[in-house]
Amino acid sequence: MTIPQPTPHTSTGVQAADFKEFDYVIVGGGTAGLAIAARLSEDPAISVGVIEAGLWRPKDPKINYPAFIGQSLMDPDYDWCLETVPQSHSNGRKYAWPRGKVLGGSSALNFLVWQRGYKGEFDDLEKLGNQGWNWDDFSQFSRKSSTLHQPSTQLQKDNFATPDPLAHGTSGPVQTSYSLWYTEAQLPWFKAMKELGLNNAVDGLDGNNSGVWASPATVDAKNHVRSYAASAYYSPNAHRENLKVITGALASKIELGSDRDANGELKATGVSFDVEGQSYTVKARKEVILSAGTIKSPQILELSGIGSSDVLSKLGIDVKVESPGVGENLQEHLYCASSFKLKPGFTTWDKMRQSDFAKAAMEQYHGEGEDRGIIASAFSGFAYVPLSQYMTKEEIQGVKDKVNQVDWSKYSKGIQETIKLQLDRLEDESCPFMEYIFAPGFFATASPPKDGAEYFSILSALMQPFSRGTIHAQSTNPKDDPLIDPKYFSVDADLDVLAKGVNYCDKIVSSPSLKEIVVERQDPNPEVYKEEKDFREYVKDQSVSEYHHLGTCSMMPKDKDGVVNERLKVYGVANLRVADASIIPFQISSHIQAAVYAIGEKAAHMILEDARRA
Ligand SMILES: Cc1cc2nc3c(=O)[nH]c(=O)nc-3n(C[C@H](O)[C@H](O)[C@H](O)COP(=O)(O)OP(=O)(O)OC[C@H]3O[C@@H](n4cnc5c(N)ncnc54)[C@H](O)[C@@H]3O)c2cc1C
Repeated sequence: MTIPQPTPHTSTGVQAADFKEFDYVIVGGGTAGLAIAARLSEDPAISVGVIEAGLWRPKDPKINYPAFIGQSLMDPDYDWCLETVPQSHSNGRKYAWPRGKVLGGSSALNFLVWQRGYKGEFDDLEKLGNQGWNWDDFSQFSRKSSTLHQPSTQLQKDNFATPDPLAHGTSGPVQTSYSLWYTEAQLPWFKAMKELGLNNAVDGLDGNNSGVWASPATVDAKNHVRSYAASAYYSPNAHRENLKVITGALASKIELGSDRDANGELKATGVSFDVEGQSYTVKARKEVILSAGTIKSPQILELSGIGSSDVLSKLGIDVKVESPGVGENLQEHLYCASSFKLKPGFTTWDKMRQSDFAKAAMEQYHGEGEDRGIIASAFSGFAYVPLSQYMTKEEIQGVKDKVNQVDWSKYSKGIQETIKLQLDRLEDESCPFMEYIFAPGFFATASPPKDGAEYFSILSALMQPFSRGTIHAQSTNPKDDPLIDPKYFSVDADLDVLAKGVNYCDKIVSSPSLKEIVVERQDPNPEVYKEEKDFREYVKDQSVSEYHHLGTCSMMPKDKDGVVNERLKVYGVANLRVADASIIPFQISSHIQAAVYAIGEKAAHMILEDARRA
């Protein structure tokens, strides 16, 4: 299909020479960063400067059109195009780690899924020592960030779009809605999951996400385009005199003064950044907020002298604040796709490979009326299950045993506590360990789809990984990417949980409702992948990042090697906060953008509250 051409690069018009001093300087104009910038600049007396490495692309179809998800991945015009080091437990494979390098950050590239997770996971934040962080608090900020467009058609309701209005925001900037287009194969999938004993969770966003349900997406129902940080939080406020966003600017380090206050803390005075090879420094009168994401926030801290002396001394960086947790505790959801060929007569996203169909779909999308067809559609079928859905008691005990056999004494006190909290989740039947995404098309990675065939895929995703990895700077040059080592499957129990979860897809597809519409499993190839040990190999070779990296600037008490406290303040620096996905100390059973927007909203709230108290 011919993709309409993107508009030329667009900057916000702010020049480096004019970007000199603000009350608050935010590093990273992404998901959390723009939410904070918009909220702080609601007060015209507060000035806010945002430094963003990518460009502003407000009318770009690759970002805006829902069905074009994935088309900007690993394209340097949009993406940092990162990858992991070879993963020894995945047969030495490197994993691609796309990450938004554009105004709006990863919210401009993501797959639009809008979910929140299980309430017990948010209450665990408080159990870890982060006072004031729990489900009630989180859901309040999540509602503040978003507005749900209620489903209006019978087709939506038939496809399980039955939200509880009280669970959703009604006046927040991020617009969410349910798909208006569904493949005919989705309903049989829902039914099959119910045949296997799963409940229909009426609205998976109310904190009880176990079961099968339809998810909304970040698609603005008014104009059928992606709603993301740049369109929701920046564009409507771009006219504000007190908000300046500089694009194409790479932040290199946080400038720290040399004096310590009565608490022994340093003060951030500003941020150095680079535009087209020229270096500049912007001053921060009040605070610096680091929102560069899970990969770049720890790197920038390290380049500024905040981190573990072991890491910094190898790079020849002076240690200004010893903070051993920086870049540690990295966690990621991994998923593996299984694709099933459908009997003739179904319409799925696969049809978009046929030029006549794609042309007609584009005409419908650009037409008038509420339903803009397949191009306006997004993922909507989800099931979240506890381990008992597909593992016996003995097998679950095996998971516990394997986790307990790891020598956790090598890890920080905080990481040890997060592992304990995760082990407790095994006892909680309401806490999902596996996510099944219904994908209306071919998504497997091992072989290409066959011409003219229609498929659906089940993406099985590991929700509560026990493996912990690291991200650290590997040179003093801010242009060099940090070294990403998620140490996937270093805890073998993760491989068991995911491999058995993928294997369970056969059971799903053998349920009466699906059995009659499926021709065959294409991937994992049934000739090769038959037994449990085969599925372990499939997972090692074909698992993919779900792009939900977090944990590298974990919010935990200082004596647990946290990097920030519950006010998101960096230990050892009086006026520096981190607010992005990196502060979340453990995985949640969800896609995480809603959590990150809520972090942005809460960070702005706390910054203003602290300023009033000062
Ligand atoms: C491909 C993909 C698909 C995903 N799908 C979903 C989904 O469907 N649903 C969901 O809930 N979540 C999804 N996620 C995850 C979610 O989008 C991210 O977790 C979230 O957006 C991260 O927000 P953040 O604020 O932490 O970082 P980001 O939004 O990535 O923002 C960081 C910003 O900082 C900028 N930056 C970094 N370093 C510098 C520097 N040195 N100088 C200046 N600027 C810098 C970056 O360019 C970026 O704009 C997906 C993510 C990806 C990448």
